[in-house]
Amino acid sequence: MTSVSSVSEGSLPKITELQLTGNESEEAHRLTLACARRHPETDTSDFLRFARTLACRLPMRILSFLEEFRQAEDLHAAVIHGHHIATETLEPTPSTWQNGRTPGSRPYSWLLTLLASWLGDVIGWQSQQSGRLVTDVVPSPGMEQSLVSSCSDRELSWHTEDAWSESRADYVGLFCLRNPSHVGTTLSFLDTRDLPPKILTVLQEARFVFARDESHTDEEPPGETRRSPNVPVLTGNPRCPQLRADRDFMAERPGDAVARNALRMLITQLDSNLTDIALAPGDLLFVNNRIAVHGRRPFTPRYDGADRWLKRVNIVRDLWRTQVDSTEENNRILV
Ligand SMILES: O=C(O)CCC(=O)C(=O)O
Ligand SMILES: [Fe+2]
Repeated sequence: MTSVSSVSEGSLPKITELQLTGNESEEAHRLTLACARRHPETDTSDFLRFARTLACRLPMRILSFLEEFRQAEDLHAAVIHGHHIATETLEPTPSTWQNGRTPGSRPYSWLLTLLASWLGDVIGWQSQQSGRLVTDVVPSPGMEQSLVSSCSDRELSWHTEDAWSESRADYVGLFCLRNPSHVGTTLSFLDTRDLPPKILTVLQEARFVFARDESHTDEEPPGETRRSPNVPVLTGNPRCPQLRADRDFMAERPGDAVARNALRMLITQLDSNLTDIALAPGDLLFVNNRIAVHGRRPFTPRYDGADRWLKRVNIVRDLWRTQVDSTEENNRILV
């Protein structure tokens, strides 16, 4: 069973949770298997055109739970517990994402895509896991200390997914297949009452830069990293601002000491509100990427086939917004 815990003195994020009954879990699983029989892959436009329509056949309690989450302005995450996992047919955890598309894990990619499509449209990045829409999060040899999701010994610092890009996701979906040592996915948020108005004003100004993280692996000219222009960290209605933050990949614009101080105060707040959600097999977490940041606690990888394994999707609410970055061939794959 998932546990949610705050490890610090800070405030807790708002998380909504749904526990499936055995019947609901079975119904969802049956629909998933029917999709898998009819469509060769989750990423095909044939399937994605119908994903939302097919999702209508999911149990009503799941659909209305997701719809409430979608409409809320203040919910940082939603967790659905109790999806059926056929452990007897699930292969050993692969040691690289390249080997993540196994027959036994495939049904959960379908399930994740169906549920995600009730929140929006799934998108992928050409430069990330070869443009796959459903990606795999597994610890990989040689990546233990890296700054990306295949790390293990090192904490994956909190971040807005793809904070560097205007086309970043509105939600990130994480479906847990294995998590033997109950490693926490972390979640944090900003309560604007915790920062002085002057600092909030600075954070609303275009005085910050975000670099693209190293999970994007396409060729870049030597010495050059793709980065955002100068942008604000907080946007939208000051009453409930949207947050864009990445502990490892953000900075103030060069020479701006006032912005540096505001960023330092923001980081302190986000650190102190950091909360752990230890996903159990069959749990699905949707993070609201507009108002929450997420990451992961460190753990010791085993590389014995029993390691932690998640399926992941990025979801946008409006494909028109991301169209500016999409490839010519596929409006769901961004460059
Ligand atoms: O492994 C986790 O729990 C989170 C990983 C993560 O941040 C991601 O895959 O985007
Ligand atoms: Fe992430």
